Amino acid sequence: MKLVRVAIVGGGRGGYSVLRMLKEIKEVEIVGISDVEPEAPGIVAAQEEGISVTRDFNELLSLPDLDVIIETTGLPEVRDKIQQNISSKTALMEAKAANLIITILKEKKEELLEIKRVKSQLSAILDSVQEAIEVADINGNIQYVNNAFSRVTGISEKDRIGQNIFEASPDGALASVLKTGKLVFGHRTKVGGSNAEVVSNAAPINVDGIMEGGVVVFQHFTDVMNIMEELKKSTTIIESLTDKLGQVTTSKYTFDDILGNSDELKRCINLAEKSARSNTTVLLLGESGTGKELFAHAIHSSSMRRENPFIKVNCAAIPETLLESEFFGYAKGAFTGAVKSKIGKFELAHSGTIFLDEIGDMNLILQGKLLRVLQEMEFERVGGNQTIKVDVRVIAATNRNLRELIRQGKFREDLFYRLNVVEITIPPLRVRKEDLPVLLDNLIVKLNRKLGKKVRGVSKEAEEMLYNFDWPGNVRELENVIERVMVTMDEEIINKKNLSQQMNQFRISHDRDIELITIDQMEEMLIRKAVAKFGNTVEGKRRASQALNISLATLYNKLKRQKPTNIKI
Ligand SMILES: Nc1ncnc2c1ncn2[C@@H]1O[C@H](COP(=O)(O)OP(=O)(O)OP(=O)(O)O)[C@@H](O)[C@H]1O
Repeated sequence: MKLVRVAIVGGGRGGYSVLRMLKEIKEVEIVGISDVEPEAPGIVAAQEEGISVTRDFNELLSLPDLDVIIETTGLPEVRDKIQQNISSKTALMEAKAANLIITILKEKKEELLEIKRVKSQLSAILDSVQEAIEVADINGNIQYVNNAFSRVTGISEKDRIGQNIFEASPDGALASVLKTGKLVFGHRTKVGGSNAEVVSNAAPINVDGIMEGGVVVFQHFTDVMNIMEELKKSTTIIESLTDKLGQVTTSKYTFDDILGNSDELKRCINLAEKSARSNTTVLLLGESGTGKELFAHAIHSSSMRRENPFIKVNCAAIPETLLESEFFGYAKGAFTGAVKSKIGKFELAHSGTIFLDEIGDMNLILQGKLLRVLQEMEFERVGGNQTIKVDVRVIAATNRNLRELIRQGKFREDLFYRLNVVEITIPPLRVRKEDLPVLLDNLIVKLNRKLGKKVRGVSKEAEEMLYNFDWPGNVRELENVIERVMVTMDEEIINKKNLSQQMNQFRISHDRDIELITIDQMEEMLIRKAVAKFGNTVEGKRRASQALNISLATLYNKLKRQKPTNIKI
């Protein structure tokens, strides 16, 4: 490249600064500098740099091939003299103009350097991505391809750049975006000039709102399919984990929550505490509402498995047809509607405890399957062929007389003996009425908090009434009665009147004659009694309907027809 030959007139401060700035420009050659003063800073600096110096500026004018002469003295006579003698090929420039041009040139140079730096960073980034990238200008001239482009298509950079996209890949996403100016998503095509089948997205490149070209990003179709497959697998794992998380629970109660000072109850607690330390199967027997579930929670909470899941299965609440899949889960496609596999309760309870409530209500076929799991601790999901091994501690409970059920052929004897390693029979409340005060005190505290009341206790007469009642629904019934009483009363002490209002209507004494009432009244009374006994929950109503030997729907209809009371329907 031909250098621009420049001479400087004046070696003072102005000339010196022009000299310094010009020295930094590669494209310029300083051919001479003049000043009458040999000690002028510009002259001294020029000598150090090996640039020729002179006292007479006229000598500079005669230098061969001089392109520019810069006048820095500011003296009009000097400028006039130069103008008169300057060759037609040389341009005269004043110091101010020269400074301005030099500054602009320097800035441009820095900008160019910055662009170079960004360009090399960008190309390192674009070359490291997995997706192929191709850029074309508005006329379709291909200007850039990254490394992945050559990997995916097998076309080298030098063979592609310079080609026109409308000829190379006329049906591709990039040609489309250049024609329409619109974004393209998920365009499946073969890259022109190669056999690669790809899925691409393309977008226009706009500069200051004007479209100047386009960019396409694409991947091999098989890569996309592999990613989709991976995604599907991850989604299935996430779904099953979410499913599992939603179902896994841990125990809510400990032995501290079991209240009562009677010897009968203490014996039960003692036995349960001992069994909690081992891994043995426990069978909890006792009437409804005596606290069997409470005991199951407490045993788990005191066992080595306390940090692991506590899974409850109510064998009576699940329809027989679903019980097996509830227990063991099912494989995808096991039956119509099984669009994904499902984890069963035994698998959920792995390393923890499974609480099989109402075990006496399980059908014989499932009893056989349960026996196998208890013996071998392994099973297959419904419709699956993979054997799943688990480590689960079993606690079972029922209010039914299992021995009687065995006699009737409704319960497998071998299963009974499997479950009955430790048998704990929780006595009904009517045989341990000394537990009433502590249960009552605790209930009042709990209900005061729940209902925002300030009840302080029970009157002597009311206490007597509670003692004389035989509590067929046990502690659950006591809880229901006291809650109903506290909801309706305004006093601070529960008295006989409050209690009798709530208890009389549910009470049928076996010891006294029943006053004659209508059949409708009798039905209403029995329904209320059953709901009071089993609880005003869906599950309570379901069990009440079983006890009354009517369908759940009939029970709901009858409850709806009754006059409003404290029992919510
Ligand atoms: N000793 C007790 N101390 C404190 N609360 C108790 C006690 N026994 C039972 N309860 C309470 O009585 C209610 C019924 O108890 P739980 O559900 O454990 O009875 P269950 O014997 O499992 O009943 P079911 O056979 O109907 O399932 C629960 O609210 C429970 O907390």
